[in-house]
Amino acid sequence: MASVFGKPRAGSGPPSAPLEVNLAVLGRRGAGKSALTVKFLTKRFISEYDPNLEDTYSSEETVDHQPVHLRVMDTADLDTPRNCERYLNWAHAFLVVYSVDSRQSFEGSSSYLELLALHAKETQRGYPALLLGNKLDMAQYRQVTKAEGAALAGRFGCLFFEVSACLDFAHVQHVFHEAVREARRELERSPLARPLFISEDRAPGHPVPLTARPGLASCTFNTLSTVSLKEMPAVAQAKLVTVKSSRAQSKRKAPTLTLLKGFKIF
Ligand SMILES: Nc1nc2c(ncn2[C@@H]2O[C@H](COP(=O)(O)OP(=O)(O)OP(=O)(O)O)[C@@H](O)[C@H]2O)c(=O)[nH]1
Repeated sequence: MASVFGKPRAGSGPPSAPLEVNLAVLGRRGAGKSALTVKFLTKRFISEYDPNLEDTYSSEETVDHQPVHLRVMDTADLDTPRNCERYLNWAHAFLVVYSVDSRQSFEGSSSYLELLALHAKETQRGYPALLLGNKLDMAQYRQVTKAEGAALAGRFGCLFFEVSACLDFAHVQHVFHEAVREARRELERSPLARPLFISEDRAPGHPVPLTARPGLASCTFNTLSTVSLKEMPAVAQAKLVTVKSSRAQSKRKAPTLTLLKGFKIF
């Protein structure tokens, strides 16, 4: 299929191959990262998840008539960003999630945006991020106004949406597709389009610790000029699940069983 988005991108293979996009979903515990991810992949809201599982899912999507092989990493940091290299060097775009009924989660999302901004500065590359205020259905218990969310997003130059994992699927899908569009724009701009893993063989004395703010203390990475770049290895602890086409599931021709976060979804 001829690309409707101009020249083929490095890392996306031959022109007919689907665009490959990696998205990482970040945020404090309980913000609703898993619920949003599962909603997007299955159209279902499942209320309880194992908070200690970190999964990377794979799904074939069509965004603006273009096939996209999408991988979504539903991260499971504890209360602050930890071992961030696993997603910083893997993802093409980030969804930073907070819960509109939790001021703490909003403050946590600010730490993640800060982390991404520092990473972009160090690597001299753009890392598109979308800020999501989740649990919009809980608006009566709001601790964070829409204006505050928009202001935080504006400060970091990212898109902002309020969503709910238990309401409209189309809105959740729209947000994930917006992330794909942002990633695609960045892939078209950047010559380094493939997910990269920064290896350990670095010049001594050049690591750049992200210790500027509390909460980022455990994140250390290196400038690209001093390290060699390799393809990202399999993510530790991550279980790759290929989600069968959601169309096949909705038609219910045959009971399709998919294991997500330890839940069986038919
Ligand atoms: N009312 C409401 N509850 C939600 C929504 N999204 C998630 N939840 C609930 O919030 C709780 C936490 O959701 P998770 O998806 O596990 O949050 P998480 O960010 O993945 O948290 P960790 O797995 O601990 O990192 C669960 O009880 C969900 O059912 C939402 O949009 N609305």
